[in-house]
Amino acid sequence: MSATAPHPEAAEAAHPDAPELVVDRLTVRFAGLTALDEVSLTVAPGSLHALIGPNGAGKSTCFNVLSGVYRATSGSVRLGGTELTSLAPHRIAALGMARTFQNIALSGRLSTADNLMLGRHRLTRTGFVSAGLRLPGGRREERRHRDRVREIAEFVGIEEHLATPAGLLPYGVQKRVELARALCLEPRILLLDEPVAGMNGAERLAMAATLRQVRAGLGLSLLLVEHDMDMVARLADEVTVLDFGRRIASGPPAAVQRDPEVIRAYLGTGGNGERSEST
Ligand SMILES: Nc1ncnc2c1ncn2[C@@H]1O[C@H](COP(=O)(O)OP(=O)(O)OP(=O)(O)O)[C@@H](O)[C@H]1O
Repeated sequence: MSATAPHPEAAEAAHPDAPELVVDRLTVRFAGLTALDEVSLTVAPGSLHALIGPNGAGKSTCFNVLSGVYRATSGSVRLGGTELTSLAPHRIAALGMARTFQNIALSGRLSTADNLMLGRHRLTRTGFVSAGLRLPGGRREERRHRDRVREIAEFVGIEEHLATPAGLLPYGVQKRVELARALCLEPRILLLDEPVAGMNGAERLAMAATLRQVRAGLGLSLLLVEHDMDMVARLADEVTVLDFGRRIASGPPAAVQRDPEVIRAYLGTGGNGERSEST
């Protein structure tokens, strides 16, 4: 595969702790089906890497292995040198990997602020129980976390919604709350599963601007699954294309979009990766 040189802007902004993520010959089999077949990719520190491919290509399976939800059949995933394939999801999160989901997974009845506080749970020392019991150490710690939640909400542009139950917010804002909640984990690498799915044109552009800001301002590495090729071309330094579990191309977006195998894989999908019934 091609070497993943960080985007110049990314290299400048890369967080000193941003680790390299190296996926090496990752294979996942479900009974008779090979969902991932020796897939390799590298997310360079501080870069934005997009994982694309038609329906059923193996993108979600890859995310699920990276975040510890699925077990790999073979191959390895290393984050800054630490092997992740045998670790449980909470251990992987503790190493600084956060993710968002394709379908919104917020607590609709809780306020935005409380949803974000749940995102900080892993970082609490005394735990919110002692805060609830009004112990002084717990109260101080809770205040510190609430301040950080406000900062992250401002960064993502949702501070005016902090007191609102998340379920009452428009869809596009809920996607931002999800992003903010993942950032509340203070990750070093962020996995985003279709961050603009279901958004209108203006919301997509606004989210693209926010993601650029997240990368530049926080110096994180980002790996995103995305169907919207415009979004990928606009944002990604490097793209990996999967089809039927195999990596069929990788490289900068412009080169990947011209790749004959990629064009062939996307034919019959209307260009958006959605395979029709007959394909
Ligand atoms: N838990 C599972 N058990 C059995 N098969 C699975 C499981 N998860 C995924 N698969 C199969 O693995 C293949 C890859 O699926 P996956 O969801 O990873 O693709 P995808 O690229 O994310 O697709 P989409 O764009 O539709 O989300 C598919 O054939 C799918 O049916």
